Amino acid sequence: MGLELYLDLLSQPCRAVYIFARCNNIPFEFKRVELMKGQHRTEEFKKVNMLMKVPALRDGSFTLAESVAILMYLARKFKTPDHWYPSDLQKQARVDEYLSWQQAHIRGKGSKLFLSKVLIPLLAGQPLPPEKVESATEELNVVLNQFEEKFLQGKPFIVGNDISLADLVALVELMQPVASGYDLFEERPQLAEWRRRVEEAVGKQLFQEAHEEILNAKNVTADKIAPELREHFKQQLLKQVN
Ligand SMILES: N[C@@H](CCC(=O)N[C@@H](CS)C(=O)NCC(=O)O)C(=O)O
Repeated sequence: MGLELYLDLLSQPCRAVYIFARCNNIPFEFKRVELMKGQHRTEEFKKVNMLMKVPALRDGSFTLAESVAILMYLARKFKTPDHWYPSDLQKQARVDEYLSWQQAHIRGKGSKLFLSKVLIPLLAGQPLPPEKVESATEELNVVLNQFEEKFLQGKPFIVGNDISLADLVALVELMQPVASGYDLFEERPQLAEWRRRVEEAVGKQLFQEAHEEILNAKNVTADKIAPELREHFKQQLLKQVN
């Protein structure tokens, strides 16, 4: 059995894994796990990832969860170009620094805005109060300022002149608020330039293909979500924005 990647491209960490594998010509079987249909909660998927989250990887009898671990596994196993996860001690530490920070910050706040503007209204049948959306937007802007000042500092990429896993992970997360209709790049020329460089480095076509579904998420209707899961999802997501 070859390498299998369990993915739903609506999910940011899945898109990072997908783009990384495709852009490095890593051979894999795309195993689609549709979150909206609850396919991540099946007994079959639990054998791959008992945490019931995507992305997940199976390589023979070896299974792995967590996008960062999966990206590093792929980088090491397929010996991808060094810039992705540099062997230089301090450059590597810069990538680690961003990947450690981003989970609660860019990921947390970007997701929160997407949930507040798209998924929760879809499940609840009505928009969230505007003050909730405003406060989620403000929280996102705090971490965007930190991202620009601490991590980018006007450099072409997070670790200087070359793209690394940190840039890819960051950009797929920032596309989530964009998909909710909040174009954060409009008012941030430094970020817009960085986005252009990251897209070019991975290939514009691949980047667009990976983001097609999420960029259409605003048009999804509630009937796409398995009826027995709607209430469960709603409660789970409300906890994340309250
Ligand atoms: N820290 C994990 C997060 C994975 C994650 O939260 N995946 C979401 C999609 S973005 C998921 O599978 N959610 C399903 C659920 O929580 O029920 C990673 O980086 O892989």
